[in-house]
Amino acid sequence: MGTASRRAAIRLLDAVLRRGEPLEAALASATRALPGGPDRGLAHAIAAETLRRLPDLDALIDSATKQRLPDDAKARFALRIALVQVLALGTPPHAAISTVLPLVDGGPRKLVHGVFSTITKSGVLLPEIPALPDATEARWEENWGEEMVEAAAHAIAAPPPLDLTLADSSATQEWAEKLGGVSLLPGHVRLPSGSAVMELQGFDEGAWWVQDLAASIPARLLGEGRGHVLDLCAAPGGKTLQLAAAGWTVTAIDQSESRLARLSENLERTNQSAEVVTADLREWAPKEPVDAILVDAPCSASGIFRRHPDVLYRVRPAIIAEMAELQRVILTRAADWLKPGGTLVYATCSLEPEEGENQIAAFLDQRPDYALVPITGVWPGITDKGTIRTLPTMLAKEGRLDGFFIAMLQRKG
Ligand SMILES: C[S@@+](CC[C@H](N)C(=O)[O-])C[C@H]1O[C@@H](n2cnc3c(N)ncnc32)[C@H](O)[C@@H]1O
Repeated sequence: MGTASRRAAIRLLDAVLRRGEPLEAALASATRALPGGPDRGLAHAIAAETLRRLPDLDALIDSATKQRLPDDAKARFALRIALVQVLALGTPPHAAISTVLPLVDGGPRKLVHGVFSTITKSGVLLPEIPALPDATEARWEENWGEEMVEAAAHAIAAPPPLDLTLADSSATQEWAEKLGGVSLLPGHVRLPSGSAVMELQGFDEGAWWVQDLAASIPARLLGEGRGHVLDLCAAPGGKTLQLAAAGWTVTAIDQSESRLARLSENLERTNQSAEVVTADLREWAPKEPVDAILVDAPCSASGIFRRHPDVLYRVRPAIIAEMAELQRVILTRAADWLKPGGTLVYATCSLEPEEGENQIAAFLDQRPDYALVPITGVWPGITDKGTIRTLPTMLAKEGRLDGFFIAMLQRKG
C-alpha cells in the first residue's frame, strides 16, 4: 500500500476542507482508483486521523516553516498526512515520507522533506489531548461551556467504544457476558473500540445491531408496540429495528435508496419486518393518521464527531441554518400525520441548539395542538424541561456518549 492510498487521503481531505463534503460521501469517488479494501481503509484512516489532529498538525508545521504555508497549499496537505502517520498512526518515518514525496514531485518536494525531517527528528509528539478547530470550540463553548469543550477534546483523543442494541432486552446480562462487554441500560452492551463487528457472536443470527447508546434512546421512549408507527428519516435503520423488535407495525421512510438498501439488509439479518418506502418527506404523506411518529431528522451530525471528525470542519452557521430549515419542514408536515393522543419523538444527533432545543421551542409556539411530554426514567441527559440533551461530558468513565437532542411530544386529544 503506497502512494496511491496517500493520494486518495489528500483527495478526501480536500473534499472535506475545501468543498465541505462529508468524509463518508467523498469516500467512493476519492478511492475509486485504489485496488482493494485495505488500501481504501488506509486512505480513510489517514484522512480521518488527520481531521482529528488537524489544529495540532498545523501548529507543528507552522513551527517549522519560516513563511506560513497557505491553508490550501499542496505542501501543507502532504505534510499533514506524512506527519499524522508517524505521530498518530505508528508508521515508520521512512515509509511515511517516501510514499508522500511523489505527491509533490515537480513542486515543493524539498520543502516538504525538510519540514518533515525537522519535525520528526526533533522528537516532538502531538499533545495528548487534541485541540479543536477554533470556530467549533468557540461555538460549543458559547452553547455548552468550557467543561463540554474539554470533554469533546478528550472524546476525540480516544476511539469511541462499540455500542450494541439487543433485539431481546430480557437477555441483556447473558449477552454482556457472552460478548465480554458492559451494559449501561437494559438491551444495551458496550464493547471496547475496534471490536470486529462481523466476527462477534450473535451477528449472523441478528441478535443485536450496532447503535450508539444515545442514538438508542429515541425509539426506546416509544415503548412497547401500540399500533402503527412512522419511522421518518429511517435509514440505515437502527431505530426501525428497535421499533419492530418492540412490536410496532413500522413504516420506514427515507429518501436515500442506498441507505434504505442497508436498512433492508439489517431487517433481514435481524429477522424483523417493516414496510420500507423511498420518498422525500417534503412531498410524501401517509394515507391515514398513525399512532406514533419518530422523526430522526437529518442534521449537521455534529454530535457524532467522534466517528465523523469531518463535522468539526464542515459544520458552520450556514449549514446549521439549512439543516434547521429542513427539520422544520419535515417536523411540521409530520405533525399533521399523528392521531390525537399519539406520541411524536423528535431527535437529532447534533450539538447545535438550533437543531434541537430551539427547533422544538419554535414548533410548540406554532402548534398549540401539541404539548411537550416531560421525559422521565433512567435515561442520561434529562434536562429541567424534560427533554434529553446528551453531551460528551456524560458517562466519561464508561466511554462517553454522542451528542443528541431528544424531545417527546403529544398531540392533544
Ligand atoms: C439521522 S439519519 C437517520 C438515521 C436512522 N434513523 C437510523 O436510526 O439508522 C437522517 C436520514 O434522513 C434522510 N433524509 C434527509 N432528507 C430527507 C428527506 N427530505 N426525505 C426523506 N429522508 C431524508 C437521510 O437520507 C438520512 O438517512
